[in-house]
Amino acid sequence: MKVLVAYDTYTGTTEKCAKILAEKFKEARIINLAKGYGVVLNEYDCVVVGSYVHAGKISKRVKKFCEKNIENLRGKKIGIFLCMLGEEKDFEEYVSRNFSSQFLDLVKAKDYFGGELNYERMNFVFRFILKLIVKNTKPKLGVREEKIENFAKQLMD
Ligand SMILES: Cc1cc2nc3c(=O)[nH]c(=O)nc-3n(C[C@H](O)[C@H](O)[C@H](O)COP(=O)(O)O)c2cc1C
Repeated sequence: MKVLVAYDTYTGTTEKCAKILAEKFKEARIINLAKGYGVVLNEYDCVVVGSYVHAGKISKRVKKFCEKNIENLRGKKIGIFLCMLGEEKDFEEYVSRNFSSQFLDLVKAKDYFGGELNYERMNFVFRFILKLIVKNTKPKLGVREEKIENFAKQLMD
């Protein structure tokens, strides 16, 4: 099975997860949507999109990629993963808020892989906001490797 993992990252966590995920498959290509993509989707049996979440919203590039390619994605195994600090309930809300129901109908696997706080890669405002949020909500930090493993298995079935 040929797999494409298309992602967008702000501080590097989504990229890290895209790489861990891609390693689970024999034939996988990774593309960073911020760097443009000259990619022929017909070549792939499975397409996974990965994004960070900022204030409840996924990356605009990921959103655009899903909307623009919806017709070419039909008939393929589709996966969505998000890197975020929230948990299951937030994840379900972000998914329904950010992806169209037509796109969600195509999805075989979806999950969140956890989130990190790479303050050194954030601008001053984001760093300030995130420190406040973390102080108040004390989220569980870190990439959930077991979720990535399960996600890959679902797509291989
Ligand atoms: C400005 C900003 C806003 C964020 N908003 C949310 C949010 O609404 N919900 C959430 O679960 N995580 C939120 N996060 C956490 C990120 O999604 C998390 O740190 C993720 O790992 C970032 O992925 P990246 O390193 O690929 O950018 C936010 C992070 C930043 C910097």
